[in-house]
Amino acid sequence: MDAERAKVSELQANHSAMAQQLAAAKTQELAQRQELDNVSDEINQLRRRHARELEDRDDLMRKKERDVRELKEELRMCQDDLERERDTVKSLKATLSHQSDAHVALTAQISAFQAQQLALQAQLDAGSRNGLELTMELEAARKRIAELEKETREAESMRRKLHNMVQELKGNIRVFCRVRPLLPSDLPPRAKAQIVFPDKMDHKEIVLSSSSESATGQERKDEWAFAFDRVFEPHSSQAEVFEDISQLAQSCTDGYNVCVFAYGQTGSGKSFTMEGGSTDITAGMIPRAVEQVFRVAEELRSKGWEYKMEGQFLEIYNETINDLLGKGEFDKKKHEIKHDSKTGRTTVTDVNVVPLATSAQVRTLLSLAQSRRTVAATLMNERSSRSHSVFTLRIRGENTLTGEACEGSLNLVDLAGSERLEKSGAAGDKDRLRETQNINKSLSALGDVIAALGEKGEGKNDKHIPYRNSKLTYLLQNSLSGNSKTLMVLNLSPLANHLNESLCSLRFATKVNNTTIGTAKKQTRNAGAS
Ligand SMILES: Nc1ncnc2c1ncn2[C@@H]1O[C@H](COP(=O)(O)OP(=O)(O)OP(=O)(O)O)[C@@H](O)[C@H]1O
Repeated sequence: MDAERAKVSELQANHSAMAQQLAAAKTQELAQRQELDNVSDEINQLRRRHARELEDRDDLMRKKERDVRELKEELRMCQDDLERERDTVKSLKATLSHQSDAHVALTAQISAFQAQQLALQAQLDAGSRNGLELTMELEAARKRIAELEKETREAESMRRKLHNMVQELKGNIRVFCRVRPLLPSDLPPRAKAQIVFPDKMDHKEIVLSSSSESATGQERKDEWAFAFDRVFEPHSSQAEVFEDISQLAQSCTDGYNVCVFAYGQTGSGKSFTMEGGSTDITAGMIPRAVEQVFRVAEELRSKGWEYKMEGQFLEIYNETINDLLGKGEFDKKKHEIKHDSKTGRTTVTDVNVVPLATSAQVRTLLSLAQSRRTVAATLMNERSSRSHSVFTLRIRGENTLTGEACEGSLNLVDLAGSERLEKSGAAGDKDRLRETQNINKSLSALGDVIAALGEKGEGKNDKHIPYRNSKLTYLLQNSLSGNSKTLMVLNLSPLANHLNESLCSLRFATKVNNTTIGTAKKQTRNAGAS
């Protein structure tokens, strides 16, 4: 029993130990369970975190893939850019190589310029050393120029005085005689007159002759010799005739009044002499004189002279004045001649006075006058032969340096045909008779005025000058008297059947040629007649 009790006790002891162990094991199990829960929580958490991380990584992966795609696109674009840049670089390289060639050339040029600059600098240095000397020399030269300019002005005044003296010594009235050449229209049956020019040195003589049979059958030879300031043979050119007139034309820029008349019978060459043809060679005295005046005025500009010119062109037909530059009908308007005794200026009422700046303008003006005359000529035959035309160029000059002033005029007159009454065939025609009487009246008035001026010049100071006897002389009153210079160009026909007319003209011209205006005496031989 005891053994049993001991056994029961032992069993109880075991049981209690085992119960304790069980409780301990339970506690341990609880703790382990707790721990297991904790671990599984932790695992869950880890799982969740892992899943999140996986998601994040997938996102990242996708993003990376997108980035890769974008980068690839960028790379392609960059490659394209690169290709383009390569091309650019290639062309830039070519340009560069070209530029570098140019650069080399420029560098060489720059070096050359630098060398030049150095040389110039050296010269400049040398020059500036001489600068002071040069400034002094320049100052001296300036003074000399001023002196020379003064001397030139004085010389110009002296030239004017001497020019006038020469003109006076040559005579204030001069006569030239010009025989026109035979024209194809003159050829047979018209015979050539016997005209010779014996003075081959000075060209001052002309001799006309004619042979006829007397009633007794004897041959009779008549000879008429005349001398003038200059005789021009038929072959003389317009330029040769002008050579002797040019000095005279120049006088008007010095303040003188100049008159040039063309006198002679119809068809003797007056218009050819005064107006001439349309070419430079055939241009007559009017365009040449005007050009000369403009040329001289231009030359005198450097000596301080400023000139103003104006022109008028009149026609005197049957003692009536017409304006060749006007617009109205001929012979309708009444024009009056006015003389201003204070200024010595002559004006004609209601006529066009055109300011002239160039000689070309004068040519236009002449052709305008010519066309007006041509129109009028259709109304009345040969009007230009039966009227006087007077071209006037007025010149006013002022010297801005010396304060001098002068005023002159150049009158170029184409006179009406001088044929006698019976020759003109006018006797039976009333209008023609009136025309011829008027022409004769004005031409003889011109002769009388010139003769009276001559007598006055020879001391008869109270001599009356009959300017008012014709429109022509009244118009030219101020240009014929006093400080004026007159030239008459006597035009002659070379034809035998014009001999008597030629002799009349030569006698008229001789009367003019023997005249002296003012104090100067002419240095020509006396003209003779048969
Ligand atoms: N020196 C010359 N050389 C060449 N031809 C000339 C010369 N002189 C005149 N003539 C010619 O003679 C002709 C008559 O000349 P012009 O008309 O000049 O005479 P005119 O005296 O003016 O006559 P009108 O009184 O009828 O006007 C014209 O054909 C002209 O061309």
